[in-house]
Amino acid sequence: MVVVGITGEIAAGKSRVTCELSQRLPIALIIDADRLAHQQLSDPDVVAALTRRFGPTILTNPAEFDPDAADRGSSPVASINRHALGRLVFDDPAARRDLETILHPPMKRWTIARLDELAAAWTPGSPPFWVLLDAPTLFEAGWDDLCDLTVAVRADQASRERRAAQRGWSAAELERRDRAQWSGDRKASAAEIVFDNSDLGSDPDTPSSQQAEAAWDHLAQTLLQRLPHPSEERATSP
Ligand SMILES: CC(C)(COP(=O)(O)OP(=O)(O)OC[C@H]1O[C@@H](n2cnc3c(N)ncnc32)[C@H](O)[C@@H]1O)[C@@H](O)C(=O)NCCC(=O)NCCS
Ligand SMILES: Nc1ncnc2c1ncn2[C@@H]1O[C@H](COP(=O)(O)OP(=O)(O)OP(=O)(O)O)[C@@H](O)[C@H]1O
Repeated sequence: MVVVGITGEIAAGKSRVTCELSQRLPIALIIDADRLAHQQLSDPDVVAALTRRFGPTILTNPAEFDPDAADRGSSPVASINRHALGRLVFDDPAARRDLETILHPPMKRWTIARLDELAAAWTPGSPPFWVLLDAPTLFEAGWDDLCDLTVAVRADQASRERRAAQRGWSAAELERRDRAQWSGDRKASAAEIVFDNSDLGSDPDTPSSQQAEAAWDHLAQTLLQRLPHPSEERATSP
């Protein structure tokens, strides 16, 4: 099993690159840290801890929140309003740290358990498989210690702004979230492989989609060349 951490700035195209790689590597599984965070946000203990810290304005239906529901083993009816929580944490480093203190440990535990499960399922002699860990804050959260290889996906500012706009984010919203993360340069210097995923199309004779496909092919080949010898396959953790 080879675990590849895929990180980069917002809207650099991490998820797209992860998906393209998964189609080019023989066997690849994706762990998406953003999705993992969203799943945690519906855990009753997490809902209770976040509401204690941030107050009921982060809930979709504050009136129905029962703070003792988790203790009784039932699910709180209320759920987290991600937009409201995002408004509180992206401008406030202390609030963000508190959110991460609540969310990151269960996210990392889940990931380690999943990696152990996958490593245990692999039998010597069978083809190697890849786990692509798509995590925007891979280095900031210290998840790179789970990875055999790290890739920083980069894209120029114009590409990122265009993509963010398609998501309904202004350049100011993009900048606000950017400030909550390491810069693209810092991520690139920490990663073993840097991949430029800017919008293409400068060559008038080649459609941009063909250029992008070729770039993704090349990245997959680079990863395949890094495949460890079978004897170096990672062992299941004790
Ligand atoms: C704050 C939350 C509720 C906002 O939800 P929302 O739906 O608006 O955004 P979404 O989750 O889709 O994230 C969009 C992007 O924001 C950036 N981002 C999210 N969390 C963080 C964070 N803690 N620090 C820096 N950037 C972050 C990432 O680049 C991410 O791709 C949510 O992002 C969250 O729970 N974050 C904490 C978990 C976390 O650290 N996730 C990053 C994965 S390692
Ligand atoms: N090389 C590319 N050419 C054109 N469009 C691209 C390219 N890479 C990604 N995109 C598009 O840009 C948008 C943002 O990409 P993606 O969601 O993969 O970014 P991300 O880095 O995972 O973002 P976030 O950190 O905010 O979750 C998507 O619509 C995606 O399809």
